[in-house]
Formats: sequence, C-alpha cells, structure tokens
Amino acid sequence: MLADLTANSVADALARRETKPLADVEAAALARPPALDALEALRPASHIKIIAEIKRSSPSRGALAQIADPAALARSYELGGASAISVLTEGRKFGGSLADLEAVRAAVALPVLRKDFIATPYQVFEARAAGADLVLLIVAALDDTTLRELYDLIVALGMTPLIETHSADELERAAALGAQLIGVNARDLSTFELDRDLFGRLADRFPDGAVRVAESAVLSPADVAHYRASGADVVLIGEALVTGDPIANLSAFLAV
Ligand SMILES: O=C(O)c1ccccc1NCC(=O)[C@H](O)[C@H](O)COP(=O)(O)O
Repeated sequence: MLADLTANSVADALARRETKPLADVEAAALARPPALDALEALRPASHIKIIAEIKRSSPSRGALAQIADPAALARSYELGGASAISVLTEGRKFGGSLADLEAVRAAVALPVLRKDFIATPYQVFEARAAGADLVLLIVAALDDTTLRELYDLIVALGMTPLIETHSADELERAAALGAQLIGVNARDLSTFELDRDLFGRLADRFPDGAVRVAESAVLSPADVAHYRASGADVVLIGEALVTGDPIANLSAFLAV
C-alpha cells in the first residue's frame, strides 16, 4: 500500500510536470522568502508541542471532514496553540492539494509541513514553491541513496526534513542522515494497524539532540499524555482535530 501511495504521488507529480517544467518550479522555489525555522518552533520545551494536520480523508478511515477552507482551519490551529501545521497534499486518498498548502502558508505565521509521499526532487521543489518550511520523508518508502539525495535537497532549500520511521532499523537510517527532526508513526502504512506503544519502545534509540515526534493515533488527552510520558517532544495529530472542535481539542491536548 505504501508503495502504491508513493507510485501514485510520483505519477501525479509527473503529470503536473507536463505543464509546469522543473526549471519553472525550481525558479518559483528559489523566489520564495526563506523558509521558517521549524526546528526552533519545535524544539523541546517544558510542554508538549503539536503539529496540527489538515486531513480530509485517509485510506484507513475514509472521509473525515470536508474542510472547505483549509486556511481558516489553519488559523484556528494557530489560535489554539499549535507549533506547526501539517498539510496533506496527496489528492487521491487524502483529498489534499498544493493549493491547500499555499492557502495555509498565506494564512498563518507558523512553519508548514508538506505531508505527501515524496520520492523525487521535483516534489521537493514543489513544496518550497508552495511555501513549505518542512517536508516529510518516509524512510520505508525510499532507498538510502534517494533518502540522502532528497534530505540534502530539502536542507539546501532552507527547509527542515521530518524523517518518518516505524522500526529500529528505520530509526538507524534516519540517524545516519544526521536528521534532527525524527518521527515514529504509530500507523503501519501498509496494514494501517495502530500501535501507540511503538514510540515508547523506540524512544531511547533516537540520536542525541534529535527532536522526537510521535505521529498518529491521538484521539484523547490521555493519548498525548502517553506519548509525552514515553519521551515525545512533539505530537502530530490529524483525525482528532479535523473531526472535533480544533481549538477546544488543542487546548485539552496542550494541557496534559
Ligand atoms: O491516515 C492514514 O490512513 C494513512 C494511511 C497510509 C499512509 C499514511 C496515512 N496517514 C498519514 C499520517 O501519517 C497521518 O495523517 C498523521 O500521522 C496523523 O494521524 P492521525 O492523527 O491518526 O489522523
């Protein structure tokens, strides 16, 4: 499933490239004001930090929320105390787009993450051209050569890579990159199974100094407290924020 999601995202990017050649997207990326310092925004603090996600639907849960105005939702997230915004830009299964990312970028002063199945430099340039400050790279979807190439390109463009893992081996590959922002996704992206204890089992394998992000499966303040007690600096939350009152939920999650 992860392989299909990635192949589809790459195919969609190739189709966009027909009308927007790489040189144009690269020029647009370089013309953007500098990316915001996401590492500073997410650095460990005395309280948990939250990356709040714009997520309309997903392969595991189907339709979640219409989100007619992603910019308005992002403003609510900012008002509610989120430290960064994640925008799912994949169109087929998540109902997202680069237009969502651009709208969110224009609406908030927080760092914005492009969350997609990134496997080509073109997609990285697209992210910067749309105003992203962070780009997700999923270790399980990439060989080491591609992972290194994309990681270096994200950094060269002034953005921060968020390196997503789901096992001890993948954490080692993230550490070998020199990654400073590393996530453990509780969701197995092939089976969709959720394991809220995975983060805790891997927490002591993060490289020294890396910001530790627990991704997925937060439905209640107790889930945030569980991740925090296991060593998370940051949690990334989608479903619980798009299906409830975002400001009230953020407030409850930040109070743990
Ligand atoms: O959410 C899914 O079903 C999914 C399936 C396959 C690949 C990726 C998927 N989601 C991306 C994410 O990692 C989540 O949107 C994100 O971590 C937030 O998760 P949640 O709070 O559980 O909505």
